[in-house]
Amino acid sequence: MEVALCRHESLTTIGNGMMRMVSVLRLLSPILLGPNHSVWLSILPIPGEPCRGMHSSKLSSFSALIYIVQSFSASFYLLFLMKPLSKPHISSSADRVQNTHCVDTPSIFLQEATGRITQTMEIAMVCTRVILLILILSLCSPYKFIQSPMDFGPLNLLPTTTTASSDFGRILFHSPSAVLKPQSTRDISLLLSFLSASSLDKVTVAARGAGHSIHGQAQALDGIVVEMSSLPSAIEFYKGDVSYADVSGGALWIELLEQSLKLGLAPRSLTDYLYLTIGGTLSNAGISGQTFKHGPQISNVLQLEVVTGRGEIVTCSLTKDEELFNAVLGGLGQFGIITRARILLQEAPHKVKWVRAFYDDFGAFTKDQELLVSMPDSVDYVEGFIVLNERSLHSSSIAFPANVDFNPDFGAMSSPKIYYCVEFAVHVHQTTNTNAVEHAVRVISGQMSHVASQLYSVEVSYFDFLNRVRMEEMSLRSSGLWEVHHPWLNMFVPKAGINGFRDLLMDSISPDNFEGLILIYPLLRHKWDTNTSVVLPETGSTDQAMYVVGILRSANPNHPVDGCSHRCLRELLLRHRHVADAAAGGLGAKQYLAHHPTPGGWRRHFGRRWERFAERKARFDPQRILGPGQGIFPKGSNGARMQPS
Ligand SMILES: Cc1cc2nc3c(=O)[nH]c(=O)nc-3n(C[C@H](O)[C@H](O)[C@H](O)COP(=O)(O)OP(=O)(O)OC[C@H]3O[C@@H](n4cnc5c(N)ncnc54)[C@H](O)[C@@H]3O)c2cc1C
Repeated sequence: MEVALCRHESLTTIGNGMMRMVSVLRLLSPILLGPNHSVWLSILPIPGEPCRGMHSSKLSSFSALIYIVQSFSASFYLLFLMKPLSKPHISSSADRVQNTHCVDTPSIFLQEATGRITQTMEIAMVCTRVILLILILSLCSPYKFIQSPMDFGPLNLLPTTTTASSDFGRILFHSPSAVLKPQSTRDISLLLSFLSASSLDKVTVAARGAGHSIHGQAQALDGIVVEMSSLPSAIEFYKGDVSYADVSGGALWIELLEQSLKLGLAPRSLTDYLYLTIGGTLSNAGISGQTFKHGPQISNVLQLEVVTGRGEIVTCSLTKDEELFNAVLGGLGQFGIITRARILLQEAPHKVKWVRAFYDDFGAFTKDQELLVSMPDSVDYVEGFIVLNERSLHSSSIAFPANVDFNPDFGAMSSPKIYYCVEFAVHVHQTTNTNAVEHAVRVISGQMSHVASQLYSVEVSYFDFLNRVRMEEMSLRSSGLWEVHHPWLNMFVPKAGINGFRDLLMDSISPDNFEGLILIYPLLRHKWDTNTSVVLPETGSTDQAMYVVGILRSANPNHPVDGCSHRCLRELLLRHRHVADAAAGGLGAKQYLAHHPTPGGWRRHFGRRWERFAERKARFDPQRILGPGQGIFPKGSNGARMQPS
């Protein structure tokens, strides 16, 4: 295994490309050189040799350089030596006799040994050699090294792709050296075992789920990206008092939902958008309108199968290897790669009653949201968003199939007026009496303080409700607005700071030209396990509620009037940074799906939890191989963080 993996690591250097050529030359040398080929073999380096001898040392640039030079000279020397091979075809018998004393004319040996090779056979041999030479040269071309997949032993590392170096944010594009498409957990274990044992300082590994990160979190500059979607996606279900599904870390939540609905089940806690992977959201938290009731997705996992940074395959839970289980949940991909997860399921409702109410007052808006999350027995989902302009009113209605007759005055550019929308949902089970649901919604909304008559409700299938963002995606895709820059900022804000945060936010945006959505909704602290790696705001108060605010901005570089160039993108990112820093400093807010350009920023982000996080890293990924895209534990030059140019 060691040799095979040595070859994998070699993909990152040209010297190792040369190894490929040398391997081919060694392999073909008996045909090219005849019986005394072994003389020439001795001058060729042995492929894989530098790795074998480098357990504790490293593939330093110097040794790589020596190796390249050695390989080049040896290979070319060998190719030049082939010239005399054609001699016998044109030489006289006398020449041949003379040449028998010459040690560097191997085909003479060949001819003498065989003696009876006919002229036709010799021509055939020459042709074969020419073909083989062409083959060798084509294998040696740099183009070939970059373009062709390279199969080295048990793992098949592939050349990088544009997908592996990009994400939804379209802000950073860090190219890895190679991509692994694992066919099993063992493939990932093999890779990480080797890398951690070899102490190769520069090779890092990032698991890539659906690549819906914003700031290159699933990228690995010059490292290896593991495409989690390649893992077999079979889902196993258990239906009982406690129902659950065992699912691959690379599977999408939509796949799990579709399969479980066939059994009348569904995950208890989902994200708004379902084309995200199980491992990707569990590495963050996974939140949505159900979080106030069931907690984030990381609170709804019974067991994980993880490959640690050391390459160990561990099945962990709250009762077995608890430290690893807690570390990985919300662990930003730093401690291990989630290959399987056991996700809690509940009985799926048949439909939902989906309600939206509009507000012109922020205080009334948040008060009603807090009222709704205090009624978990009656309410199943609570979210909300800011209505900044006509466009945001229109785009938020794409998936909501009611005839919304809300035409507010958005004011002038100098004195804009903004509005808010609360949305909540009540599950409708097949056995539920429809009148009872109508009654429940009336009772709930009767306690709310929205703008008079601005409450709308619709009944939709449970699947359509959960998959609502897909409709928005399709609409954005059709107008070319999906694959644009996404300078997003998500913050957890303590309840006491939410008014201050709103002011800070409104000072930093112009409502009239904001493209995108600003989500605001409350979460309840006691639904979060503080032993996991997730970071929440620290407050001295006993307030259970805190808010998540998602500034989900789109910046279209191709817009004919407001096209957002690199400069504009940089400015938006700086503005978000200012909001994030001010909110963290003054209001005790913390970023969700955080991005910090320096390790110091990450330390401040973790606050008093930093030590535990760093200890977990030292324990489960001591070589700092995993999750380089987060920039928390940089190693060598690979850890350098780049800002968009
Ligand atoms: C349109 C859209 C809607 C979204 N809606 C929500 C939402 O409602 N709620 C919410 O909470 N989030 C939401 N997100 C954010 C989303 O949860 C995160 O970006 C998440 O990381 C995306 O998952 P992914 O599979 O794309 O992960 P990736 O972007 O591929 O990876 C994210 C991080 O997790 C690591 N990682 C990936 N897979 C694994 C694994 N198997 N094991 C260990 N580490 C791994 C990566 O290395 C990286 O550090 C949304 C994002 C988008 C683009």
